[in-house]
Order: sequence, then C-alpha cells, then structure tokens
Amino acid sequence: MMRAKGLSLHLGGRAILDQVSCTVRPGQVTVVMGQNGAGKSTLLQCLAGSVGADAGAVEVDGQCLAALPPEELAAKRAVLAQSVHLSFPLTVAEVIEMGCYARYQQWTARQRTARIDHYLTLLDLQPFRDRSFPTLSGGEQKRVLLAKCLLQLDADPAAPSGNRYLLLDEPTAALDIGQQFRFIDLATSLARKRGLGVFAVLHDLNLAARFADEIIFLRDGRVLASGPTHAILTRTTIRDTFDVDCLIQEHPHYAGPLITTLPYERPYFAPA
Ligand SMILES: Nc1ncnc2c1ncn2[C@@H]1O[C@H](COP(=O)(O)OP(=O)(O)OP(=O)(O)O)[C@@H](O)[C@H]1O
Repeated sequence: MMRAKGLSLHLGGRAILDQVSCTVRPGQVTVVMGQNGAGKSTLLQCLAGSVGADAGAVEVDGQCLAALPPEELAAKRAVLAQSVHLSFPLTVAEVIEMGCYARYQQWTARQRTARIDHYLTLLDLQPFRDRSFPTLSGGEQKRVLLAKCLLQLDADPAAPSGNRYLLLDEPTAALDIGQQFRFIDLATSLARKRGLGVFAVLHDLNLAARFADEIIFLRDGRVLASGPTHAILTRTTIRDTFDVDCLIQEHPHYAGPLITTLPYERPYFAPA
C-alpha cells in the first residue's frame, strides 16, 4: 500500500499541508475532497513524489518513496495531472507511447504497438490514433493521458508485477457527464480487476459516493475526516468541509446515498 505519514508542508509562509496521513490500498479507490485551496493537489503531488514535504514521509509497499530510483517510481505510480500543456504536435499514439519510456528497452517495437493499440481501444480512442494531440478537445486529451498512465503501469511481461498506483487529479474536470461516469467507472474496475490503488481528487459528491471505497476530507491542509465512504459521507462532514448544507437520501437506482446540495436562500443550517 501507499502511505503518507504526518505530511506537513509550508509555502509562502503558511501551512499547505498540516500533519496529513492517509493510505491508498491496492484494489481500492480513495477519493480526496475539499474546498478549492484545501491542499488536495499538493497531497497528490507528495504521494507522486513530485513535491517533497517539510516533514513526514511517503512509503510505497514498505519502501520510502523518495529513495526509489526514477524508473522504479515510474513503474509504481502514474499521475494524471489536473492540466497538461503540450505544444509539440505529437500524435495521440506517440503521447501514449511516452508511458513506456521508463521500460522502453524491455519491450519490442511490436509489443509496444500492441499495448498502445490495447489502450486506444479500451478508451475508445482508435479514431484519434494519428491525430495531433494539441488539436483534441480537453476531454479527449484527458482520455489519451489516462491511456498513457495505464501503459506506464502496465505489468512488465518479463517481470513479476508488484502493486501499482494511479493518481488522478480532478480527472473528470473536462469531461461531459457521460464520460465522467465512464472514466471513474473504468478507474474503479481497474482497481477491482487489476488491483490498482487509485487515488483521485474529485469535486462531485455523488461520483465519490458511487465509486469511492474511502474518502478523505481536507480542510485548510488538515484531514478533517476520513474513512469508508458509507460511514464518512454524512451531512455533518459535508457541512464541515464545504460550509454547504445538503440532503442525503437513498439513491433510487442503486444501493448508496444520493446527495443534493441545498441552495443558499434556504435557512443555512436548518434545525434538525
Ligand atoms: N508555491 C506556492 N506558494 C504559495 N502557495 C502555494 C504554492 N503552491 C500552492 N500554494 C497554495 O496551496 C494551497 C493548496 O493548493 P492545492 O493546489 O493543493 O489546492 P487544491 O485543494 O488542489 O485546490 P483546487 O480545488 O482549487 O484545485 C492553495 O491555497 C495554493 O494557493
């Protein structure tokens, strides 16, 4: 498992993360939620190893993340960033191929092409194969970048595979409502079927309710609450995290909650 222990980080004279501990378990989806500026992306970047904390540590399967050589880190975790600006006119297939750079020599050209085709098909991207990446829409680019992440985490055919982690920073931000659902559904099934540990920053309470095994609520860089989705997703935690009241009902179509945020003109926190 991937584990953050007591992460603290100060930037610009203030605490961005304050004693944050969390766990990402193989085969499970862990979602982090919170207001803008709560520290969600910073926490994800610490888990990715791209930002170092002032205090605390991140361990991956018992090893210190900071001590992993770059090629091992690349095979252990892949990151779908909140926004990616790529101005070179690389094709979609070439962008996906970047996912296997860390193990480029271990795969033959035929194996690489087969894996790229596999992910193009999985993400419904075959029609875009030879298109220039910068000409794609925001949502199409997100799918290409997910394909690149999945290729990066693809089990090496020549070596036994260990746990792998997929870190998604607001993966649904540029997606239409159908693609949002499909994207998170795919990430969840990758967690369930391939044992990937998925860590996702999400803003949609109902997507989190539907797919997360565990939710971490951050506020001002601190963990306000965390735990199994069914136990932690309450009116109180939502109110304490977002300063927003809500109604939680049984979902009419599946077992789980349906959350409706309440507009401000109603009494803010109505007496029970
Ligand atoms: N280099 C920096 N110097 C000063 N403050 C920074 C720096 N980088 C990030 N911050 C601040 O850290 C806080 C947390 O940023 P972060 O991107 O982690 O928030 P977030 O929870 O992901 O927000 P959002 O939902 O808006 O994406 C923000 O207030 C941001 O302005």
